[in-house]
Amino acid sequence: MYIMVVSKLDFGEIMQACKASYKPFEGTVEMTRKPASLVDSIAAAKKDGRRPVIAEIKPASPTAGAIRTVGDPAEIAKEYAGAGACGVSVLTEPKYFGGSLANLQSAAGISVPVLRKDFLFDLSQVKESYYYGADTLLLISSFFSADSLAAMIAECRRYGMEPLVEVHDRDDVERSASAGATLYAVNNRDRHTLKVDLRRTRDLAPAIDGTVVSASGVSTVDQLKFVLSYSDAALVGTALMRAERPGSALQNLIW
Ligand SMILES: O=P(O)(O)OC[C@@H](O)[C@@H](O)c1c[nH]c2ccccc12
Repeated sequence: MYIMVVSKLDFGEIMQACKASYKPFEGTVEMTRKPASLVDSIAAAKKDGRRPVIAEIKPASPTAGAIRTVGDPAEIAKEYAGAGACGVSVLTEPKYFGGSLANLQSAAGISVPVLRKDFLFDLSQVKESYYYGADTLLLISSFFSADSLAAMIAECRRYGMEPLVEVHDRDDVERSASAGATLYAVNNRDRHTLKVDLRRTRDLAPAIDGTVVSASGVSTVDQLKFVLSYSDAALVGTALMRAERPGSALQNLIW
């Protein structure tokens, strides 16, 4: 008798799909733009009494399905910046998150750093991110060896970007540290079950030497205060994208 295991969608499967549909970026890039620093922007927010929040443009997700139709990403990005965001994160993964490089390009160039959020794995995607206006990008630590992560980080720095390295457990933290990461995202969402637990920030942040962003699952001021008592900034997506007015919802969180 065979028992059939129905596979659940997890980060590994999303990455596999991204690799399968990958087309290497072949554009030419002149390195004339100096990306803005997310770390500096987090520090500036703290200094003038804003809760440091990176606000995300996320049209859909594997757990929530369709979240919001993003007509004009530039408009939302400006709203976020105007509300006091210390950064704007833009999903570019199309299949599961409804994102695009066009969204990134349209949101880029605002007054705060813009983060490219995707399942990246290839060195050429660093250049691509720079080309489309990103100030920095997300690297999910568990998909890399220490060596390949170090190579990605070095490539980011060549473009003047300090990548946000996502960690889920202590192994990730160790591997990322030995690869030289300085800016970390603790994802409160489990990469296998996709369930959120904010206590992950509490448990993992003390093991990290660097700037820590707590990502996922924050929707109330109390939750934000909880994660910020262990981290330097929080990354909020769904709660803002679901709000009637994302900018006002963000303002209520920040001040
Ligand atoms: O919508 P939320 O729960 O506020 O989460 C935002 C962000 O943390 C989440 O989009 C995210 C964190 N790490 C990722 C990696 C890939 C794609 C998406 C993510």
